[in-house]
Amino acid sequence: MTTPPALLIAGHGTRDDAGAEAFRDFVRQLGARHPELPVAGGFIELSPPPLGEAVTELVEQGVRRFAAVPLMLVSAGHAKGDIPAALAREKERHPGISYTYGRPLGPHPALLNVLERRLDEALGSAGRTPGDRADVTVLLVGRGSTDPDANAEVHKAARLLWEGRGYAGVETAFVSLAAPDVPSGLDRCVRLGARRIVVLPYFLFTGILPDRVRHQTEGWAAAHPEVEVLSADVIGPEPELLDLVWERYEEAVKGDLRMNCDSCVYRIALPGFEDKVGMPQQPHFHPDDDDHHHGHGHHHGAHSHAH
Ligand SMILES: C[C@@]1(CC(=O)O)c2cc3[nH]c(cc4nc(cc5[nH]c(cc(n2)[C@H]1CCC(=O)O)[C@@](C)(CC(=O)O)[C@@H]5CCC(=O)O)C(CC(=O)O)=C4CCC(=O)O)c(CCC(=O)O)c3CC(=O)O
Ligand SMILES: [Co+2]
Repeated sequence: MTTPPALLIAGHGTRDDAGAEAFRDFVRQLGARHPELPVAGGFIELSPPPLGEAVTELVEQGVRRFAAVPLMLVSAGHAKGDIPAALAREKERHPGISYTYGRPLGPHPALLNVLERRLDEALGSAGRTPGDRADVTVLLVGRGSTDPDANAEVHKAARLLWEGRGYAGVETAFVSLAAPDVPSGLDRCVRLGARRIVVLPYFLFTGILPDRVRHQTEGWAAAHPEVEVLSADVIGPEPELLDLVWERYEEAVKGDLRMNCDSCVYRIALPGFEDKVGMPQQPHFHPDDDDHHHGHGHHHGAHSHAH
């Protein structure tokens, strides 16, 4: 009998302790669900443990083969560049290991179902009937990226969330790095005739950025008392998310990878992004990586971000 490859989860990392703990707890839940294989998780930046430490943890348990799944909603810089580069570095550090790499999570129907539940919770008794939903405009707020394809994935999620669910509309906004921002997104909803808006964060766990979404929403709502504005919760460590990670693991193990590279900025010359075609990918420096020297916080020695 051959043992199945271990599962390595790559998370983003956050200065928000509750957000980091939510990830670590999620990894523990995955491990408890799958006692037949070693499961470990690490972050690419900001929070302990770094991804490299999680790989070492697996290697110390005797693991030689693993499948890595990025706990990311979209295919942007982290999933396309930093994580693959970090894994390549770990392979050099631990000769003899091999791995396959899974794809990001969204927009998957399982996630859309959780988002719908978050909307129902935010609306409470005001969202029970199809008639209520016809009154509701949703503003789905993504993280935003300098990668146009990643931003388009958020639009795709918004469109899929709208299809067949009866909301007046599902509009899109981004926390930073992409337009429109949250206040502009809310303005756009109003121009489309919205009277009741639910701001729905397209984020996995609590953190600095989802807090910012809520804060900006409350600020905008205070300035627009004529519009009813509600805030919904993040996706969170739901059973659907555990199932979805497992699906990505199995895809990665079986080699049945359905990565959508059609409009990848690193493969196709998109207008204004021609310089990215063929660009080499480099790992993100994690402050806790032992071969990297920083006195403080979040630093990006490995690449420059054009903001
Ligand atoms: C608060 C902050 C950290 C801080 O400095 O404290 C933070 C926090 C978080 N980001 C998260 C997610 C993503 N971050 C990116 C990308 C970038 N994020 C960056 C900065 C910051 N990110 C700081 C705020 C700076 C600001 O004000 O804008 C950039 C600029 C620099 C860098 O990280 O290299 C880089 C731009 C790359 C570019 O140029 O395009 C992508 C897209 C991608 O993959 O590239 C995803 C989606 C991943 C997915 O797909 O899910 C999550 C998890 C959310 C969740 O749970 O879902 C948290 C946690 C939280 O919110 O706390
Ligand atoms: Co970073």
